[in-house]
Amino acid sequence: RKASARLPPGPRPLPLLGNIHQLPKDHPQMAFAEWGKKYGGLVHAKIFGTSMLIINSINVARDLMDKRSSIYSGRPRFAFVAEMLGWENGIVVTDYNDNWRKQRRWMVEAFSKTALTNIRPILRRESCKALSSIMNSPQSWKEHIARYTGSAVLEIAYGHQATPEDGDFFEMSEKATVMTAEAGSAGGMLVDFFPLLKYYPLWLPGSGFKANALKVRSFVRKVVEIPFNNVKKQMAMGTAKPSLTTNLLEEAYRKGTLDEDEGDIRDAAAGLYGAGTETTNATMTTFILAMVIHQDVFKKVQEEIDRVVGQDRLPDVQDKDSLPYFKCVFLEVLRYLSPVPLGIPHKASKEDLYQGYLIPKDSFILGNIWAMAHDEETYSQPELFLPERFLEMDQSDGTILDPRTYTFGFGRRICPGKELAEESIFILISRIIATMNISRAKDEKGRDIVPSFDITSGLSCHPKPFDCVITPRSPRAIRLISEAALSN
Ligand code: HEM
Repeated sequence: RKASARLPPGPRPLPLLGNIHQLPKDHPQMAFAEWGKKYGGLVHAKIFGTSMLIINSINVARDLMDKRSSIYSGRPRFAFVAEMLGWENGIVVTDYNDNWRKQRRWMVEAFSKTALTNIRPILRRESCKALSSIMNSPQSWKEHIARYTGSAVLEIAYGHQATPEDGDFFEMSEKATVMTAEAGSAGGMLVDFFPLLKYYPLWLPGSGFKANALKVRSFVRKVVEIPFNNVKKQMAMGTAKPSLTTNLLEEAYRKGTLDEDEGDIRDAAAGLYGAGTETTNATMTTFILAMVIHQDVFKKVQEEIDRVVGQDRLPDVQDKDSLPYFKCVFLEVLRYLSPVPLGIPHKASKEDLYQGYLIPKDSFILGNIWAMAHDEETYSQPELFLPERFLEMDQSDGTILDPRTYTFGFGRRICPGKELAEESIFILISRIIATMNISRAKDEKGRDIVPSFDITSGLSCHPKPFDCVITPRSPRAIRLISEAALSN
């Protein structure tokens, strides 16, 4: 059957180059979704000599990446992000092998239910700091949100409790992660498919991608090495605080595997920073943007928090299940943005046959999460931001697809930080909404500025800068924030 099988349908390739001329520079997820309308849930394209399979349908994604996960859990060679930008050997880019299995086990333990209980106090404390910073300098709200996420991941990974002196480190890591996310667009994809481009001379025209990669690389290497080396020094002096890194280094020392594991521990910890911060920040920034655009939704979700939590304390994890409308807004934010729109590519580690089509060995497999989130058959009027669509989800027992079932990827590679992401977003955003008013900025004539939903393009996406006004909603809220900041 394999001999007679055809490749899945897709746009016609040119000899040698394949479909490279049809690869859009920006927001490829949207163009790939259009291909899906023409060719179906599984689209084949060729980039140079390599097959790229774009999965636009949730059912195909489940059939291949969930049900046949022994074939579809590998990663292709990431010549751009791993080799050029310097995110080498970490769990995110490692192929499906023993090294990945080891790092994956570390991650699953790091974000188990028990571990999350230990992480909660960090999120509570850092969210109070963030609220206080937003209250004092609301124009920098985005930086305060990013600092919240960065501080939490830094403490989980390295046990380091962030101080104002860490500003330079955060700025550098923010640059490393944001630039990585943006750099992973079309140019990066080309290097992955044609790794020889790595050697493209800097003096030739069109070498901008390489110059940019070298700049990002210097930041990435510092983000990978500085906090890890600090932990090692602190361990030697006996002053290290417990963290993922100290636990793993101690375990490796006990087992006598320190030499072989040390590099993996360093890269796995750094991978958390790379994978966990930009995605979570993008979701929280989109939440704020959605509240600015849809002021009626903001009022409704604030009323719900007032009703359930009151105004004398901050919302906390135990309130999550009592806030069904907040949950709907969160799900709609995830769906609308799709923070990692094309997922992280998987690889077919051997030739396969699916619905009569041939899937060549070593094909790049892209799960088009954005297309699944914007599929008209799954969600009516997917172009509209309508949190109410998910009220139905609970009532009709799953007839509306929960975006959490695909936004975090598929199969054995599914995001290990998804519960942490959801919890950290809940804690900070619910607390902002409980204590602040989020409103529209005014133009010079006093009219509302309604921002549009413009997002960046890349491996992970976030909203482009927009105007808004965030202010404490009452003297009572100011008191609550100040007391919470002092007691944490
Ligand atoms: C809203 C926030 C987040 C989103 C949308 C997101 C999404 C994703 C996606 C789509 C993947 C690829 C899965 C696949 O290959 O099928 C992934 C992988 C990963 N994520 Fe997340 N993520 C988020 C937050 C986090 C957080 C907070 C952490 C940890 C601090 C994290 C750690 C990871 C790691 C380590 C991987 C690689 C897993 C592997 O290759 O085995 N993520 N994430």
